[in-house]
Amino acid sequence: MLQSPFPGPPAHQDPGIFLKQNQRSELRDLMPRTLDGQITMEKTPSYFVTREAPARISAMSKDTKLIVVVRDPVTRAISDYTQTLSKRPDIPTFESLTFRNRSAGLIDTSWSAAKHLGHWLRHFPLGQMLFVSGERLISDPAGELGRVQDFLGLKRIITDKHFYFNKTKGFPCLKKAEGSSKPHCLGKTKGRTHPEIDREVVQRLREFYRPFNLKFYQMTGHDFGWD
Ligand SMILES: Nc1ncnc2c1ncn2[C@@H]1O[C@H](COP(=O)(O)OS(=O)(=O)O)[C@@H](OP(=O)(O)O)[C@H]1O
Repeated sequence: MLQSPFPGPPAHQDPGIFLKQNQRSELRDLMPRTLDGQITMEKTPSYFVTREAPARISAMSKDTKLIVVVRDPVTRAISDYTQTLSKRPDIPTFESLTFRNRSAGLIDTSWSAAKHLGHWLRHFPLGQMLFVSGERLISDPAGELGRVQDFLGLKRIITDKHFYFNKTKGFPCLKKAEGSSKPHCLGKTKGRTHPEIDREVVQRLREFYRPFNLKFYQMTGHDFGWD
């Protein structure tokens, strides 16, 4: 799942490593050991915005490498809204949810990427974190996965030749799924059509996020080109 740098409250909390002590030891017993030459990976989008996550993950292993997939916060917000709308068609419009009080022009500022990243940087050096661009995962999946493979110290096995662009879906797909000779695209929930949002609202959101984006670029040392 792609994690927005400026997500709202996570739609679903994955318990992940946030387990009680006895559950943790059960999990340890259930999890196969990582053998030499193997890498254990775990993905939970809500970790990025969970206050306790950096300290707990660092206590588990200081050497953990962290990969964060980020995306233009405005598109991310609309994508999140689209997902909620698909489950609860009766929710208010994006426009009315965006502003706490639209006439006063107040935007919900209770979260920001820079703030969350700051929490992580107290426990992990920046070099142990990789920020993957959600936009480039679509426009250049092999390039972005090349960065991931380098970051993990892996040989670049996944390259351009593994992908083709499916115009109908608007997404890259794998030419062959693992263990199969058939192409494989992401599921139905990826690449859903977003609702049309009032241009003025989008514009105001863009203006709102600009300074946060710049701060995020500075902190990560990477311009994601959202502005
Ligand atoms: N691999 C990959 N590459 C590019 N983009 C991706 C990828 N995986 C997920 N996405 C996009 O992320 C948005 C949220 O998807 P999620 O995976 O969180 O959906 S879900 O919560 O699991 O239903 C959703 O964005 P939109 O489709 O624009 O709404 C997904 O399409």
